[in-house]
Amino acid sequence: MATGRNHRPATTRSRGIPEATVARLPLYLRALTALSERSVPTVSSEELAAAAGVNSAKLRKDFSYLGSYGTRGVGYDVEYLVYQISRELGLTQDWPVVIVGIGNLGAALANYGGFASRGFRVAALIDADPSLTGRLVAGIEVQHTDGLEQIIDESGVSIGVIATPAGSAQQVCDRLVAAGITSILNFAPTVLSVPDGVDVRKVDLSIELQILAFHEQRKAGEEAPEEEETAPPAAPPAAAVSKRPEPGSDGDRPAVMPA
Ligand SMILES: NC(=O)c1ccc[n+]([C@@H]2O[C@H](COP(=O)([O-])OP(=O)(O)OC[C@H]3O[C@@H](n4cnc5c(N)ncnc54)[C@H](O)[C@@H]3O)[C@@H](O)[C@H]2O)c1
Repeated sequence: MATGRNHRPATTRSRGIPEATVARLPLYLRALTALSERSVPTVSSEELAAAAGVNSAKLRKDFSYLGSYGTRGVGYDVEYLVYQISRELGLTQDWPVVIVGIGNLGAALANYGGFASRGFRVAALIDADPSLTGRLVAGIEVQHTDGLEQIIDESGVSIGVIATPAGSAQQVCDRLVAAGITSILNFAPTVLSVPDGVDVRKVDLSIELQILAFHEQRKAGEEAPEEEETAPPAAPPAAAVSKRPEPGSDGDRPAVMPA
């Protein structure tokens, strides 16, 4: 039996829960919250797995890391699981968030009500454009980047969201880290380098679209009538070709979607 260290899944620093399990916890939580809103008291692992889009054996394994095994014939207690997963994800406390770069995306994020309802309170909005300073976005005053360190210090923020053009993202990241931020959500299409102890999550909708384009292309290939197989190969769809700019270039546009 393979018990060597190399076969162990990557785990979180705190309680040895595999990272892959942590990544699925928000999916379970979203499905459970929907059940809770419909006042559903219990749910079977199969039902919950289907609602979360996860294999049920994987779900049971994931929940075993939380010490939650459900009751045979009854299933899992929805409210208790919501509490357990929220606690595990650190959502039973308020997480103040700073958004840097209040353009189209930053303003949309600031206005998104779903953050606050999940415990992420937008505590500060920062932008380098002086014409935005003092402007109200989602009821919060935009502040200038000159005061970034002081704003972070005073607002007790622990999570930074970067929504600046790619060319500014590393510099913004460096300042956030120097100011004490240890978790960054990066929307800019560039790879950030950070010191040990700082977690970066990257969101890139264009990558998701490229993956969908890949599947669409495969589906089209599977459905194509036989005679088409002899036709000359078509030019690859635009989304399959990486147009992503090199980090440091002026590219602040995702490969597929206009920024
Ligand atoms: N991840 C995704 O799926 C996704 C989707 C859309 C856009 N984006 C990216 O998000 C970023 C923002 O897009 P947008 O459409 O909102 O752009 P935008 O031009 O509307 O907004 C960018 C804002 O950043 C500010 N800014 C520039 N340099 C700064 C700095 N050093 N410090 C603080 N603020 C600074 C600008 O003043 C501007 O207000 C871009 O990098 C874009 O490519 C990502």
